[in-house]
Amino acid sequence: MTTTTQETLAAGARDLTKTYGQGDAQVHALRGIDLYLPRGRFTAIMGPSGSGKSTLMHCLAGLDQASGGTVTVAGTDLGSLDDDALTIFRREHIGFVFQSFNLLPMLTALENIVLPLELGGRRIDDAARERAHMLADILGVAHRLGHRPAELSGGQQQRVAIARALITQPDLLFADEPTGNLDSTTSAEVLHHLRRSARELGQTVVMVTHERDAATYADDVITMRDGRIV
Ligand SMILES: Nc1ncnc2c1ncn2[C@@H]1O[C@H](COP(=O)(O)OP(=O)(O)OP(=O)(O)O)[C@@H](O)[C@H]1O
Repeated sequence: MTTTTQETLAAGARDLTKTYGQGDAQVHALRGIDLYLPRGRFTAIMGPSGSGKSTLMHCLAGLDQASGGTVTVAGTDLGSLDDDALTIFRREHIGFVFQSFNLLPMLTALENIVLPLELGGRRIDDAARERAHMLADILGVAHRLGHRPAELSGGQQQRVAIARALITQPDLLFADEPTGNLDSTTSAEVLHHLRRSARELGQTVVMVTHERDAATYADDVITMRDGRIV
């Protein structure tokens, strides 16, 4: 791989395989995936249930260990890291957004957004607060920062969750069915804001979705079937 490719590549996988179970119970969830995720692009992973979308995302994010092949994120081969190093790497380089927003109910939106910095042992200084406000602005929740999650709509909660995932400036943002709990109007808002994160912040976003409409917001769509990219 050339240096130029490394610089423009947020993450990649080579001949990635994942097998669950043994003998008759063996499932080949990934059967040799080659994937290149350029920086600053919004990629959707689609495919029928059981095609391997979640497994691929978990392997790319270092949440699950592949059976074979390599995953590289921001120039680091995840296979070269032990468990502790992988945990730290994930915290510093990867952001997650889930279907259920997972905000802490007793904290305000702003406190939720800066929480990953505190958990990472970083001081909440003016620069951090400024970034939190900038993200809230881009995600359209700047006017709700003093409110607790219960006082926000589902779409607002998900946009706060996206801001929280972006506060550490991760190399990769993974969104796992981010609109699964939202109605179509609110989904469209969230997807619009995910796309803005890619366009305006140069954020690399990878979204797993069942919904064809959701995938139309992405720059690239990867379709999986039976453990392969088709
Ligand atoms: N922990 C596990 N143990 C055994 N088999 C598993 C495990 N996790 C996933 N699988 C199997 O691996 C295959 C791929 O599963 P995966 O969850 O990646 O698919 P998916 O495309 O994300 O599906 P869905 O859209 O339903 O979430 C499926 O056959 C699934 O049953």
